[in-house]
Formats: sequence, structure tokens, C-alpha cells
Amino acid sequence: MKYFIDQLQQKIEEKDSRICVGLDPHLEMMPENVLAAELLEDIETNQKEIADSVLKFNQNLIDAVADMTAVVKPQMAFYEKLGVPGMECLWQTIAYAKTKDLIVLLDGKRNDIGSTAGAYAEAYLENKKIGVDSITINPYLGSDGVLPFLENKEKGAFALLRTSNPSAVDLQDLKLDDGRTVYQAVGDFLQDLGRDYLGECGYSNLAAVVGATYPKELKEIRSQLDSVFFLIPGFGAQGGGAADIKAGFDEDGRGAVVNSSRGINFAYRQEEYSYFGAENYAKAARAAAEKMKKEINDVLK
Ligand SMILES: O=C(O)c1cc(=O)[nH]c(=O)n1[C@@H]1O[C@H](COP(=O)(O)O)[C@@H](O)[C@H]1O
Repeated sequence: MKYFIDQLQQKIEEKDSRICVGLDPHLEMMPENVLAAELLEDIETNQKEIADSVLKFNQNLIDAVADMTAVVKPQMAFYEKLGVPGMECLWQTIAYAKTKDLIVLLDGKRNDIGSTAGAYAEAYLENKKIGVDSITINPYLGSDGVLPFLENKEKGAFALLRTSNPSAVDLQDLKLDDGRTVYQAVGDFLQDLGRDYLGECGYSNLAAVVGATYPKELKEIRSQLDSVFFLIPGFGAQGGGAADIKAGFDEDGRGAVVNSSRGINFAYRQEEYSYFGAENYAKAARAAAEKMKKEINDVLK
């Protein structure tokens, strides 16, 4: 039995890549040759056709980046939007990623009271037919809502710690009586809880999400938490760059992966990669992923 976090760290090292490729099919950004725009005029009626197109899109993206990423992160909202066919598409996307030996981080930001959190863990992490390796969770219900996601040591959970969005400050930066911010308290909570789930690599199966868009906080959180692995979203489309995420890694360049979704999925829409053309969206995605991988490795040298 190999701990989730050791499987992840090993794959990162094998591929020498610290990127996480989000699979976020924003329908309005899809290439016309994959998804005809008129189908979007009535999404509910056309769910099946749209979901079939999204699956093809995802499979081509996965083929394009599989050798240079350890992990892919499908964001559930985009699939839920497409009803039952959307969920089929999600499961098939996950199954396809597993055929390429990728780690799948399902982005569902789940949680609830203990018994319901247990049902979520069973639904995703314990489902024998769906090869999900880890899931994003919300830690605000406290330990009984988090522990069910850690029961199986081959699986992992990424808890929201300091998010990348502009409104992250509204609640997460509030000061507590003991002088810590809410997010610092969440960090301490996650590190303490995660100590029972430490892998050989020194990091825990209970990981955390810290946005790339707040480099000062990222640096501070990294120095606060030495056994919590980070998912760092917000690279690219949200404005984060390689210099911003550097401090999220430890001195050996371990302990984090950086997510980009739109910046890779829809690279063909960016001026830099527009020469590929919409029909070569997968090649454009590969070029964007390659650049991101290199930028991160270079900044960590
Ligand atoms: O948990 C996440 O993945 C997440 C947390 C966070 O603080 N910020 C954040 O952007 N994300 C997710 O990361 C992805 C970012 O997408 P892009 O901005 O297109 O790269 C989306 O799927 C978000 O849901």
C-alpha cells in the first residue's frame, strides 16, 4: 500500500513536472470544430451532444499533456451543468485519464457533517468503478467532516486554505482573538489533523489549496506549514505567474503542484498560441503546458 501523497510526489519526480492540468470545459470557450455554437442555444435539450463533444475535447487534451503532467483536475461544476450526460462524461474523462496513468484530483469542494462527508468519500474515493485518487474539500465543518476523506490512505484530500479569488479576504483574513487570521488557524488545524496521515515523503495525505494570486500569503503559509502539500491554483488566467508560486515549494522544489485550467485548455485563444488555430487546440494546450512546466522548474532551480 502506497500513501496517496507518496504516489503523487513520485509521479511529479518521474515527470519532473509540478503542473496540474485542470479540465474545466467552459462551453463558450470550446473550439467551433469540437462544439457547434448553436448547441449552446439550448443546453438542456442538447446535453448529450454537448457532453459527447466535451469528452472528445478532454481526451485530446489528456493525450496532449499526459507525458508532462502528474495530475489532472476536472472541475465538477462544468459536468454537473450537463446533467446525467455530463456526469457520464466526467466518469469517462476520469477513466481515460487513468488509462494514461495520471493522478486524478476531482474538484468538487465537498463536505458536510461527518456521516454525510462519509457518503461523499464513498461516492468518489471508494467507488471501485471511478478511479478518483483525491478530492477537493471544504474544511469548515471541522475534523468530523474531514476525516472520512482520509480513511483510505491510498487516497487524498485537498482542503481549501487560502483561496485565489478576490473575495478570499472577506472571511479568510478575519483576525481571531489569538492574533491569527482565520486562514492561519485553518492551516494549523490541517497540519495537526494531517499528522496521522504522513507519507514517506514527509507530506500528508491531507493537502491544502492556496492560491497563486496571493504570493505574500503563500510564502507565509509555506513557512507556517512544513508537512502540508499544496495545490496552487490561479496560475495563468487569474494572473499568477512562476515568480508568484515559487515560495509555495520547499527548498528541494517539492511540496506543491500548480494548477492551470483555462490557460491550458483554451490556449489556442491566446495571442501567443493563436497560430495553432482552433482546430489544433490540443497542440496549443501542449505548448502552454510545456511552457508552464519549464517556467516553474526554472524558477525553482
Ligand atoms: O480548489 C480549487 O481548485 C480552486 C481553489 C481556488 O482557490 N481557486 C481556484 O481557482 N480553484 C480552481 O482552480 C481552477 C482555476 O481555473 P483557471 O483560472 O481557469 O486556471 C478552477 O477549477 C477553480 O475552481
